[in-house]
Amino acid sequence: MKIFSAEQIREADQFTIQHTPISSSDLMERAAGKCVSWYEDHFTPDHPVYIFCGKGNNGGDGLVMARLLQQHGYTVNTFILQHSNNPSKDHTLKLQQLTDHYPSSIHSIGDLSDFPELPANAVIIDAIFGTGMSRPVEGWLAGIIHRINDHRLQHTIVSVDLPSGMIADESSVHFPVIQAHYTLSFEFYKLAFLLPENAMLTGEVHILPIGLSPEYISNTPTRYHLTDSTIIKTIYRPRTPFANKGTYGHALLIAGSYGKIGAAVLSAKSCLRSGVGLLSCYVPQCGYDIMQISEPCAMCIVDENTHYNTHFHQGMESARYKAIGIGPGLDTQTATAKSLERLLAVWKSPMVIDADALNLLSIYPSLLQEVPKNSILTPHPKEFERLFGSSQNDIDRLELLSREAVSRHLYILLKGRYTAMACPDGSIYFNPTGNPGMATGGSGDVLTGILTGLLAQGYSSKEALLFGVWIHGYAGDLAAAEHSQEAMTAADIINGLGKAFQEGI
Ligand SMILES: NC(=O)C1=CN([C@@H]2O[C@H](COP(=O)(O)OP(=O)(O)OC[C@H]3O[C@@H](n4cnc5c(N)ncnc54)[C@H](OP(=O)(O)O)[C@@H]3O)[C@@H](O)[C@H]2O)[C@@H](O)CC1
Ligand SMILES: Nc1ncnc2c1ncn2[C@@H]1O[C@H](COP(=O)(O)OP(=O)(O)O)[C@@H](O)[C@H]1O
Ligand SMILES: [K+]
Repeated sequence: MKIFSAEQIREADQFTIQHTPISSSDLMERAAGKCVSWYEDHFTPDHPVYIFCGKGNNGGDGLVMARLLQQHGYTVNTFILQHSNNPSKDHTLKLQQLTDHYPSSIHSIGDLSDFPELPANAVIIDAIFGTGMSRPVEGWLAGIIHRINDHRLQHTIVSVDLPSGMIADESSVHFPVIQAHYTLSFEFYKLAFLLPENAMLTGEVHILPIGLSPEYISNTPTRYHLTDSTIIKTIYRPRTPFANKGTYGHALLIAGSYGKIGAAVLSAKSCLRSGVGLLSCYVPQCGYDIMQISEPCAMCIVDENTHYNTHFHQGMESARYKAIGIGPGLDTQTATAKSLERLLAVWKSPMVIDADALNLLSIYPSLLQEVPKNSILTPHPKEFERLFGSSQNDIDRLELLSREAVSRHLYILLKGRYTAMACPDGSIYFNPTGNPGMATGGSGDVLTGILTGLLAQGYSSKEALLFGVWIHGYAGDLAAAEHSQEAMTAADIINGLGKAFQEGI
């Protein structure tokens, strides 16, 4: 699914109005009608509805909702915030229609003192500002937003299109923004919904299709995408009937150190469960028995050192692996760094680089220059900051992520609720699968195994990244469904992979 900027969303509205037989007024009726249908599925008429409207088209949506809900038997109080003397054309039209039918339901707010008392069972609808928001809200308007937020614990807040005050495609951090329980957004996710800094503002997001022009949507390029099953279906390649294990590649996982052989085991298991043809694991001596017993399907190569890996570069000039994954539980010993340096000097195909291998790149930044093009780096936010520095806000961090991916010709993901995946062509994909149950030690090691397994099978770096992160999150969702978010472990994600390949594509 494409994620458009506020400007592109306005263009999509205009294009739809010009090229399909619908007027802007009717498009607003349709949008508000979708919100009303959603609302009726969630709230009965026993709850009085308090709708706060701005004077742009977001407010226009609120005015249409006020009329439709009253037609459907709801008690509605509509409050128009007098922040401007220039209401939009459709706002004026919809206000007239509401006035014609329900004049006594309309009130005006020109100051904080006009804010109404809300009955205990009221529901608040926020239709103050939508995609037209271009700067922080200030003065008494900011006071209204804070006042609505003060009601958050007692009253449900439903925002139309965007929580008011939030800017669709910029950072609104530290701005006054409505803290919604639900956001009913038209046609597209907004970039702002995917940023961790806005986690407490949107509540549950529901995307309501309003029939914007498919022609505009498919012909308009955008940098940002949300991965969905349509994209994943185009990537997935079923196994062929005459395949043998050579068809699906030989992967090498370099992982583990004393006390962290579990990380290597988790990566190995998930790599095998992702369809790799053959897997070798390079571990220190202390990992040999553990690995062989835990995962008999993997072969083992053992370092000369007992506690950590020091010589994995040896013989790699002529090695025939289809993919290498390095990092889980690796430790950051100097001898390990030296071996990584020598590996990078001879290994020129894309690798998956995670965890302590990323930490080594941040300790020895010159190594970062040597990472093969099209490799996949998988930092969590802390590892990302160690590698590339800190940022003022999440939009700046996305820019930094993308700049590094483009200039270094790497695929870099930034883990989180919506893992962001930056590609060398400047595009950024967000992954929607996964849940907070995956915030548990070892989840990232499982991802490294999956990505390495997919790369070894011949998926391109971009395909392996989008597909791997999707299936990892999907398996995590299955694990949470079976065990609960609290009780699930990283091992349960691996156990979910079978069903995820069957159902999640
Ligand atoms: N087009 C369509 O067909 C459809 C559009 N739809 C709906 O339209 C919404 C977009 O409407 P929009 O473009 O009118 O912008 P909107 O969010 O109402 O804000 C504009 C108002 O806010 C004001 N304002 C802005 N910043 C401010 C600030 N910091 N502080 C104070 N004021 C500020 C600005 O005033 P000004 O900047 O001119 O002073 C202006 O009055 C979209 O989110 C969706 O809900 C749907 O019905 C589907 C069909
Ligand atoms: N709240 C969440 N929602 C979705 N996915 C999550 C959430 N928390 C963690 N994850 C996923 O779990 C994985 C955690 O990785 P990481 O922090 O590297 O774990 P570890 O280092 O313990 O292996 C990432 O892929 C991340 O996207
Ligand atoms: K709104």
